[in-house]
Amino acid sequence: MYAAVESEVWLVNGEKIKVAIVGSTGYGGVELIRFLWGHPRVEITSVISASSAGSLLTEGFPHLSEIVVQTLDGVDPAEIAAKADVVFTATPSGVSGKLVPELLEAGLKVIDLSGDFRIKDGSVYETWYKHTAPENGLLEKAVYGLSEIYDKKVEGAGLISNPGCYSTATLLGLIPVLDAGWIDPASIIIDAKSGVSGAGRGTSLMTHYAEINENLKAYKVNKHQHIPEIEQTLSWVAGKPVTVTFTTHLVPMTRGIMCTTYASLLGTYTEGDLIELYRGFYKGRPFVRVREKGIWPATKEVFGSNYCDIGFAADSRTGRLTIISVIDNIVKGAAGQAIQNLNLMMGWDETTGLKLSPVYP
Ligand SMILES: NC(=O)C1=CN([C@@H]2O[C@H](COP(=O)(O)OP(=O)(O)OC[C@H]3O[C@@H](n4cnc5c(N)ncnc54)[C@H](OP(=O)(O)O)[C@@H]3O)[C@@H](O)[C@H]2O)C=CC1
Ligand SMILES: CC(=O)N[C@@H](CCC(=O)OP(=O)(O)O)C(=O)O
Repeated sequence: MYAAVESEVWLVNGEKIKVAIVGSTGYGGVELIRFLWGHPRVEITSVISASSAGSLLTEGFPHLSEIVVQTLDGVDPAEIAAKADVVFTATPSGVSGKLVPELLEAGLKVIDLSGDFRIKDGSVYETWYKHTAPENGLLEKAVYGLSEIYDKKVEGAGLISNPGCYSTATLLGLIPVLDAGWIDPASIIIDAKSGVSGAGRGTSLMTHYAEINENLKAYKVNKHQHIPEIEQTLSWVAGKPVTVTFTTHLVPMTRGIMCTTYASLLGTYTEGDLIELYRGFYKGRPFVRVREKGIWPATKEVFGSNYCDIGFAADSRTGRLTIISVIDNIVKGAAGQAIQNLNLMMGWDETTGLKLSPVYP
């Protein structure tokens, strides 16, 4: 519908923008390629690897043979700037913090998928991530790209810090009810579960098949690096400091995050009230879908898509609210939201290149 109008404008106005991807051999990078291939306003001009420069991306990813024909470029900011206007850094935390300043210096716009620019207070970042923080000016400059909430700040930004996967699911589920003042901010408990692709493509004992198959593990309890990110955003929304209890679990599935969040209600609100509140809050935001009463979302219902689906249960017996929010960690939790942010940054329709239905079953 919008696509016809948009593409006409685009054809009249000029060329596609050129994008480069650092970390193109990782799960986030490969997912960026999958979506950007179908994006009408973007051309991928450089795929970059620190360890495999000079070889073909398709040697490791034969399924992309029709899509990427270039050899992998090395990590050279001046060379990237000569080939591209915008660069996605799908690189580990600690790596992005050092590389992004050089890419900005070279004149590129940057969308960073790591945690390095999400936390505004450098000392808080250093406590949770155990890396040296990027210099404070850049932390201030980076726009926290939770697309549905900070879209106006993302528009025209030069550096976007893409949110964490767990943070995205948790925050989209909690912000409307916290913003409305319907819950006690001191009562928030988040029970979060992720598929193993959330840990990236590298192998480890944690994600080894025999260790995770037919198994369910809690990890980083009270120590997860998304805790300060979630607390920072909830504090902005509440206008006062908010702390949360947050427990992550690894589930034997490839993709998907489910966050089950509990909070005490400050009044008598029905599920109907909550559905009305959330549908109003996310009106016109196509990637957030609010379920009908008594229907809770499942990870399969967003698999491979940029949707965040949300459902509720309000318990009049305990006075507690349960919010269930699901996303695909590599799409809405990483590459999809990064492209949504590119669209917002450029002033395009936020769904451009992202209108894919979930893969089901
Ligand atoms: N997986 C997920 O669900 C999510 C991931 N993220 C974040 O996105 C980022 C990418 O994650 P993901 O793709 O899963 O991770 P992967 O481990 O799958 O990939 C990371 C990539 O970074 C590249 N890399 C490593 N070191 C360097 C370096 N020094 N310079 C340049 N490139 C380097 C590696 O490629 P090569 O050696 O070829 O250069 C690798 O392909 C991380 O910060 C992660 O925390 C965020 C949300 C969700
Ligand atoms: C399953 C799994 O291991 N998931 C990762 C989340 C990845 C992520 O989003 O981490 P950043 O904040 O570094 O971007 C984790 O829990 O650390």
